[in-house]
Amino acid sequence: MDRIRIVGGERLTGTIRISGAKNAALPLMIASLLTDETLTLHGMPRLADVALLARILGNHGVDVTIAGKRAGQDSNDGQTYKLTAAEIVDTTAPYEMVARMRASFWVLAPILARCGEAKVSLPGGCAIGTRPVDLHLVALEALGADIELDAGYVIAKRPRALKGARIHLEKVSVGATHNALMAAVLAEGDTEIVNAAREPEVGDLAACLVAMGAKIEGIGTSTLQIQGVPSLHGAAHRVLPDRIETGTYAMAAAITGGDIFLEGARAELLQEALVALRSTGVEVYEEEGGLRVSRTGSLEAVSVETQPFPGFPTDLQAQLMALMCTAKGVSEVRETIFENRFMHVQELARLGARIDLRGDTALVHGVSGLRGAPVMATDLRASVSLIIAGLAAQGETTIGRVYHLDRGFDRLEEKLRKCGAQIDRIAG
Ligand SMILES: CC(=O)N[C@H]1[C@@H](OP(=O)(O)OP(=O)(O)OC[C@H]2O[C@@H](n3ccc(=O)[nH]c3=O)[C@H](O)[C@@H]2O)O[C@H](CO)[C@@H](O)[C@@H]1O
Ligand SMILES: C=C(OP(=O)(O)O)C(=O)O
Repeated sequence: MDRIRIVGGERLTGTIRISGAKNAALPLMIASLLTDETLTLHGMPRLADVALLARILGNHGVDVTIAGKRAGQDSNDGQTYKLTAAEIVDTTAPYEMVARMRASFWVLAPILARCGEAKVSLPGGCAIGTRPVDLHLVALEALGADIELDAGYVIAKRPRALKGARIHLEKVSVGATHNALMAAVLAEGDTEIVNAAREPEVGDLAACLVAMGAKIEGIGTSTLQIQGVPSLHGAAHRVLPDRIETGTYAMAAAITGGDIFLEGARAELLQEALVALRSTGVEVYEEEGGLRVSRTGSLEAVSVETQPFPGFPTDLQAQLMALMCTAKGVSEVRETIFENRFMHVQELARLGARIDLRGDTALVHGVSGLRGAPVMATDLRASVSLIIAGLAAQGETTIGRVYHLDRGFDRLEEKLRKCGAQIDRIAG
């Protein structure tokens, strides 16, 4: 299993080009199931999750062609995917595939809408909490689907057509909003999704669906109004820049007292994350074509609570915690989305961090410095928090189980190395 080795203490300077967002790319690829014409996606990130989803979609009959340089080749641009679901040949998404990536559960709605039935394994993904799917199923039932659970599979059937309805999502759920939206665009009549997730990746999916001929109002708000259409057509769409990758490299710049231009990053995608970063003393400026992040003064403690967008994102919680390890004072980090998203705490402690866990809250007592050590990645964002800490730690840090990292970070070592980090991958 590959490991990443970092020799910390280098100040990062330079430019990092932000890739397309994983959490937008995956639902966009799945949207290709909604039409028999070609969906072209530009600016796709080179990620293990994207490659795995391409295989899963291939099993359903989607023809996938990829243009652009592959991982490891020197290119700043993302890849272009052409996805054509001329015919859906298999309406089952098997356990072996779906268990490896939670997002693949979202094939449920488009396959159901288009083929009349779908059998999809209950999902897997990062071990950060129980991650139920009840809201997804309630939404599809509201549109007239008949749902059964059998041997770990969701079996959904629809009558002749799904029927538009009012769907009230009890809790803000990105995944349930994706599934509800993809079912509603092909339902007969009007649907209203109330308490929809406002995450930019939901907006990106909705914008792509509109380009494919869907009728959706209220994009970017918590009420989505959809007028169903009989069919969708092909379209071309560029994937949104990754706000989590943006926040992650912003924190890498900050912890090393560096100065990095994040090319392609957009401030409006960060919201509370930007507020939190600035209150730690980090300077963030909007410049032509991106954001500049630098730190010259001391790092100050900050308290955050994870919330749905525009709140502080759960996907940046681990990274902020790493940053706060060397801040002045005590930071309070409360996780409200997932009940088990603190696996990075014990690994950060190996690097010398002082963190007390009290239920859903971590109290991070800033220390004067971290020291390198061998650590283990436990999930996607936890693993990158160890990279951030390792960049600031004196001496060598090695991070095991980096396959978690490869799920969601496009050429991370290459990007950091270009800014002066001493980081490499040890194969084995
Ligand atoms: C709102 C939110 O921050 N969502 C995050 C969530 O999306 P993801 O789509 O994985 O999860 P949801 O947004 O659906 O979950 C949000 C909350 O709702 C609960 N829930 C969800 C579905 C359901 O049917 N029943 C239910 O109770 C979940 O347990 C969780 O507490 O994880 C992703 C990966 O880390 C992040 O990118 C998303 O930003
Ligand atoms: C945990 C994540 O992904 P997934 O929902 O696929 O597990 C993530 O994007 O941080």
